[in-house]
Amino acid sequence: MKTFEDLFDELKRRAEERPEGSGTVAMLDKGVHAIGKKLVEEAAESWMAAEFQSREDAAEEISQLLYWTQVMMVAKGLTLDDVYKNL
Ligand SMILES: N=c1c2ncn([C@@H]3O[C@H](COP(=O)(O)OP(=O)(O)OP(=O)(O)O)[C@@H](O)[C@H]3O)c2ncn1[C@@H]1O[C@H](COP(=O)(O)O)[C@@H](O)[C@H]1O
Repeated sequence: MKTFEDLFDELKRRAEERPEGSGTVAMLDKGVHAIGKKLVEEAAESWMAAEFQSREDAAEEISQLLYWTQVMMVAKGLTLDDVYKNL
């Protein structure tokens, strides 16, 4: 099973290697404004799923929220330690 750290490593590699067809690369090229809109959208969907849908739906939406959080981190050049030191 993929962990938060595994996904972050994968997304950093996508940003470096820029493989054809990567949705992550396409969104990194669009920039922080576009990524921010997806981040907020998935936050709202996570909230709605948690309040009105199943546990499985909530877990899926939250996984997408984690993905978009990481895309934003990569876009800003933030490391996991940059974030973890604030926890
Ligand atoms: N974990 C994810 C992931 N979670 C969410 N998403 C994106 O977030 C979007 C959210 O889906 P929604 O259902 O909310 O939205 P949608 O209406 O279907 O899609 P949109 O029209 O809004 O884009 C998805 O369409 C994906 O583009 C993800 N995109 C990629 N990954 C993983 O990231 C890695 C790199 O992916 P690529 O860069 O695409 O190779 C791979 O391991 C992928 O599995």
